[in-house]
Amino acid sequence: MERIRVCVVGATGFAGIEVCRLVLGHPNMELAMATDRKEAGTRLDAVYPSFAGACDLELSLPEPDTIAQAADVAFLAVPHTASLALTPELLKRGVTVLDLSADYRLHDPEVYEQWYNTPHTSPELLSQTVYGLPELNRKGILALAERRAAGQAVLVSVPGCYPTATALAATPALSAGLAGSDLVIADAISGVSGAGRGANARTHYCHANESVEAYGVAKHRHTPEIEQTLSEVAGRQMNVVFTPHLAPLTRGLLSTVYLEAADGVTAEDVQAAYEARFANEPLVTVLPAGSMPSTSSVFGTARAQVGVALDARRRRTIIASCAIDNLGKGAAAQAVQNANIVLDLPELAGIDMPAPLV
Ligand SMILES: NC(=O)C1=CN([C@@H]2O[C@H](COP(=O)(O)OP(=O)(O)OC[C@H]3O[C@@H](n4cnc5c(N)ncnc54)[C@H](OP(=O)(O)O)[C@@H]3O)[C@@H](O)[C@H]2O)C=CC1
Ligand SMILES: CC(=O)N[C@@H](CCC(=O)OP(=O)(O)O)C(=O)O
Repeated sequence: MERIRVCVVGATGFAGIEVCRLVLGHPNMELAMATDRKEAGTRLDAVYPSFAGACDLELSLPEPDTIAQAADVAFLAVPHTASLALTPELLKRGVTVLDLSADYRLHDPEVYEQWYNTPHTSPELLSQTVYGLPELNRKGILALAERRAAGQAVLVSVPGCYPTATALAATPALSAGLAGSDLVIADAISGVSGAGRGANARTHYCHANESVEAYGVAKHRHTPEIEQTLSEVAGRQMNVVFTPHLAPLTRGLLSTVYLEAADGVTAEDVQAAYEARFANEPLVTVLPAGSMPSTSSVFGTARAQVGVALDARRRRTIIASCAIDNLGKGAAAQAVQNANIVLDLPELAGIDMPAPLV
């Protein structure tokens, strides 16, 4: 079978280089093009020496015509609003787009404008895209595969890292009707690569090392994305209080959610609901009762591990924790998982490895 030609836009970014790494090891894909504006003309392995011997590509400018000539599929690992400019240009040239930015995740363009402080310039695409969390939305992604098989370029909006882990942690409780209120509290911790390659005062080693801090408190832009997803799962408006934290890890993300338990819910009910919900999801492991996940167990992978408990002392509370790799299931590996589905390839092709020892 001929390899599918792939372009990674934003290839020198942390999410982009992880997509490149996965595509280079993918049995059905070929890394045909990698773009970067600042480093155009430089070899990718000059920016990332670990790619020496594995990739001799020279970085190109992200020009839609050039991308469309070189590739059938484009992963956009670029900041939000950058994708707004590129995506319509690539789709109309017949290129299928996996967008890792937030630009097409929110169904309501007004909510996007409110949280991203910029008007949405291609709202007509929002009804054509699908939110690419396969464990929640595989049917919608498969529908895109049918449209692509019929010759149409399609767009998958790949979820953010925090929304991915938080949705996987909360979904079984909500879909099983175990939550007694509309409030979900989510506390999450991310490694520094979540902030991207451009270090700043918050993410510079000397500030991030040996320190943990909450940020974006009561205003993080992932709040509406998480609320949108959990409300769809619950079938009613859910209200989310989301607090991210930065930890001195290169990569790794843990999201712990708290939901008031409905009357009569037992610890056994909760464990059974989580195990049943993800029983047929090879990338999601529900740990045995009493166990909680660690980010090292999913480092560098597309995998997620979930642990759940019931605190029955006073305000009976379901507590669930999900560990992912922010660049893996939180970004690049999930993007490849979506691409596999849309391209009618085995869903885990190129991404089913377990974590290495960190
Ligand atoms: N880091 C993470 O853990 C996660 C990131 N994401 C999302 O993935 C995307 C990339 O994130 P990340 O890799 O961390 O970011 P980085 O800042 O590390 O990389 C961004 C990349 O995009 C390129 N770029 C920037 N602006 C443009 C533009 N206008 N047109 C084309 N290319 C552009 C940059 O290179 P140059 O400017 O030279 O072209 C760079 O290669 C973001 O939307 C982010 O929110 C999603 C989930 C997790
Ligand atoms: C540690 C850190 O800074 N993390 C980033 C999350 C990156 C991400 O997932 O952003 P997208 O929604 O654009 O994909 C943040 O909090 O903004």
